[in-house]
Amino acid sequence: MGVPNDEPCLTIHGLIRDRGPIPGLEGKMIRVLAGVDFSARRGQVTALLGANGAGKTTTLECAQGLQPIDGGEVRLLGRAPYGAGADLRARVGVMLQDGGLPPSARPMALLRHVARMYADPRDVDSLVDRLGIGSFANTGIRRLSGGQRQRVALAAALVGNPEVLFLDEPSAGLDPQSRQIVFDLIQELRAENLGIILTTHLLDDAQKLADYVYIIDAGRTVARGTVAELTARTADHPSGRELTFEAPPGLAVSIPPLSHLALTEESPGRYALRGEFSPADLANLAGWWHEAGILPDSIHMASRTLEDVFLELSGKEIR
Ligand SMILES: Nc1ncnc2c1ncn2[C@@H]1O[C@H](COP(=O)(O)OP(=O)(O)OP(=O)(O)O)[C@@H](O)[C@H]1O
Repeated sequence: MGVPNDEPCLTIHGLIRDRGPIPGLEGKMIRVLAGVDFSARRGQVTALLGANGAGKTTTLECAQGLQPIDGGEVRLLGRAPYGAGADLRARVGVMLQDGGLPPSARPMALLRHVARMYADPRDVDSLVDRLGIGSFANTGIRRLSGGQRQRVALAAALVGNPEVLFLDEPSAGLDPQSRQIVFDLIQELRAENLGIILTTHLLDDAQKLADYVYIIDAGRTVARGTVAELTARTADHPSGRELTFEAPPGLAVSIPPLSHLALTEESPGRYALRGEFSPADLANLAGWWHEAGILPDSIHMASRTLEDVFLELSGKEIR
């Protein structure tokens, strides 16, 4: 039995969750989630973003059936997850931020043990190989670095061959090589039609990986859309584009034909040009590079980033 492929693998409507009684608040209850809407499809990465305390963890725990709900509706693979049996849990993989791994276990033995609990597990050796775990497969988990533990936690979440995968800050603590391995694997899993739900504070990760993004604030969904939709210029946000490029440091930052745009060297060798661009401006910029014999190491042009949108929606103050 399964959910048809075009049905969302997770839907959340108007989710309400109260916690308490809180001793510091005269034993009152607090409404942690006051109307979260969220939906994730197979073959997509759906990101859930929010500032500290916005309600991401609570939303995910309700979605995974780890907490009951006080209102609204949650369906995971077509079922209410709270109180659902082991058969639903077996179809869902969860990678927690702190790994949640037993410190005295060794990765290989742990993964083999977990694999034996599932009817149709993934091949442990190829997962170990794919995630570069081999060199520390027999080292106790308490002796592993944070990044090594992250990779073991991802392998443990995948070994049961889940249909839905929850990833909480999957690239936290990873060096650039490991981050790339994990990102590539996430893309492969998406191509295998898993529904992937990603929470992260790294908006760059979300921008790179997510097909669809939900932003929650103070326990409510405040924005949703593809990265392109969320960052598009709108009547409310007519802000100009930004072009960044990397080139040798210390270049003159005044280019007469581009004087209506602000060109700054933001850090040595990293330049930003902001304002209302016309195609002619790009031609003039390329002409300047040509005359100065500059071949930029990178060029990037974008309208608003996900980070800009996030800060607009959830405010700039720290929670
Ligand atoms: N068991 C609880 N009792 C009281 N308050 C709680 C409880 N669990 C969560 N909260 C409160 O609910 C709010 C949402 O918490 P939650 O952990 O879901 O946020 P989050 O978005 O995951 O935050 P972070 O990014 O910091 O992990 C916070 O204000 C938190 O203090």
